[in-house]
Amino acid sequence: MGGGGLTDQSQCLPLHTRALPHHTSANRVFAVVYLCAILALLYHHFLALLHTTTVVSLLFLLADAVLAFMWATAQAFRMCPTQRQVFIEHLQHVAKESDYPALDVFICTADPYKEPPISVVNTALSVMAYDYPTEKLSVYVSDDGGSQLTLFAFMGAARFATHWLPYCRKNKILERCPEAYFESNPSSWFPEADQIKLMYENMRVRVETAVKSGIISHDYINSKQELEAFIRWTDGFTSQNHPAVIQVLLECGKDEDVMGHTMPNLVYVSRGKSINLPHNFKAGALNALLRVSATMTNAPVILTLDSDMYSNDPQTPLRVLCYLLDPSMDPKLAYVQFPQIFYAINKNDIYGGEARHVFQTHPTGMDVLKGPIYLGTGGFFRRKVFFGDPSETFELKQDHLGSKSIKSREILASAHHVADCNFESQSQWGTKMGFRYGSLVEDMYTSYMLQCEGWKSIFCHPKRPAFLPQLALLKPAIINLVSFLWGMNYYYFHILGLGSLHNSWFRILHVSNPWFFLYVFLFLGAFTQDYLDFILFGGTTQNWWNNQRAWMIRGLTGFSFGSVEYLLKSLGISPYGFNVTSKVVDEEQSKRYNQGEFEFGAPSPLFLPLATAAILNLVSFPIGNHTSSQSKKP
Ligand SMILES: O=c1ccn([C@@H]2O[C@H](COP(=O)(O)OP(=O)(O)O[C@H]3O[C@H](CO)[C@@H](O)[C@H](O)[C@H]3O)[C@@H](O)[C@H]2O)c(=O)[nH]1
Ligand SMILES: [Mn+2]
Repeated sequence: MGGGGLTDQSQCLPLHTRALPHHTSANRVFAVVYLCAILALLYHHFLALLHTTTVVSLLFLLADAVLAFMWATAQAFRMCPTQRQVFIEHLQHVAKESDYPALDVFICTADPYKEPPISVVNTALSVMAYDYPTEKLSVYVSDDGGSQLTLFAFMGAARFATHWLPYCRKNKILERCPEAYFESNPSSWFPEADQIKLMYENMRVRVETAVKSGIISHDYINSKQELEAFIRWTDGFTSQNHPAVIQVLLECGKDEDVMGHTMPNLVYVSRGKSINLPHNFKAGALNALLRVSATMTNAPVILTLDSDMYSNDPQTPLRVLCYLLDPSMDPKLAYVQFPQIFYAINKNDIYGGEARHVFQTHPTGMDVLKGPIYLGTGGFFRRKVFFGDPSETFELKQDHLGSKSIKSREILASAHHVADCNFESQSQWGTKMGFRYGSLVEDMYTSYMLQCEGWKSIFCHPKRPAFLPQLALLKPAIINLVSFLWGMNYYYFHILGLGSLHNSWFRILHVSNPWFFLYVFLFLGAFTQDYLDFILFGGTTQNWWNNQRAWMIRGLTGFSFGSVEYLLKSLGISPYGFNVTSKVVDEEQSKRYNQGEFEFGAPSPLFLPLATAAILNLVSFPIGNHTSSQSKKP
């Protein structure tokens, strides 16, 4: 495993270790027992079918076969889960700070009204303040909304950062997202804290006022250069149709913080768009950033983040280096994925929004197989994985960058060129290169394609969450199914949509039937195992219960709607689209949420199947009881 390196000492000091959780063998044994029970059940159905073929017996066989298949796919997660640990303190034996690879961070935003610019600014500030050599750090913001408001917000952020970064460094602040830091009411308050807080509040109010009024006050624009940036928003400029806008807001080696230390690069990018050309949503935005960053910094390591996610641990890139710089590491390692962990979830997680299975349990189970899927955010990639399979020797060309300023006319010209909406026409972007197109879940699809090429990944799940995303309230959890299958793990995600089918079958069988007890075993066994899994990952009973409820609701609503939507799209009946989730917090709604109240306020067709099923269950319960008590009479 880990270790190896420059000095003799490093031979015995591992950079990382991995272990099998204790309960794995119990899970394996249980899987065998459970498999036998399923086989017995299918055999029973089969016999029944030979005896008398009715529609009901056929349906039973079909339903249980689907269930059995779902069960089998879910077992892949349980066979060899992995718990990893890294040792940042051993990194010094392997590499000097000056040998660390450069890191380009990509942050995506798409709509200033659904994704408040101040929250994107917080995302950026939290990573700009990473404990990483500043001259090796660059942050690129992709604005698919093509909004002056976002650019304006980032101009303020660039100025605030010159105070925030040295403040964090000097006082060794752990919480480097300003909003989270000031909200947490830090116990140790430093002398400059009040002043910094005031600066932050001023910036926040300015940005929020601008978003509300739609007017950008020129009083807060400091330089002629900044003012000129807005000239590009001409009359015909819309979010769907405009030329590329790239603005370097901070340049490493030129811009300094208030202590005289250099700042990291901060670049605003709004790729060119045309209503006549597909823009391929987030995957398209990320690919534009891949190319723009290549003309400026071309860092060998890339981190992608969504606008609702912030860094919660400044040492995260060092954790990643424990894998990337390990000389004995598999050269096929493509990316290191961190879980999505939500903050501000109410105590019992009433909507089951935490999605522990998807973001924590499953990636842990996939880790040693070929690695976890890419979760769309919180993934550190090697740049080269986007340009070929592991056997190809990709050379990261750095010489064209030379010592030229990223603000030089030459570099800006090539950056604008590669961000143009026509650049990808007739190219391999999205098919062989970059993030892959053709699926709305570009994350899962891209990692699936990369793993097909032979790349691998690692799941890094430190105790202190590396990143925290905001939970979108009332988000219909529509899962769009991708049309390719990848081993059992990917099968599992594909048939998630079928989950809606299975819940009702159990209720049809009579207690008098001895096979009923097999059902009881299968049913309770699965639930108990799921429950134990949940508790082992730190959940509570109440959370688990709410999760089960949410799973039922999603099966009937999001998953089945998603499956229908996918079908319509595949047949070309409905168009392909992506709705950006709104991250705007409604005070009233969030108050109700924190009190644990269910929200039924939003009108949605999703409630139709839900209400129907509830009524049907309500009605069939007394009827079922009535008929079974009648049938017991001689
Ligand atoms: O045309 C677009 C659409 C979206 N986005 C960005 O994509 C991110 C994710 O969008 P969001 O509306 O938050 O979607 P979610 O459903 O919450 O996203 C989940 O699912 C997506 C698709 O699988 C993943 O990309 C995300 O990382 C994952 O959090 C956001 O930062 C958006 O700004 C763009 O940049 N351009
Ligand atoms: Mn999101």
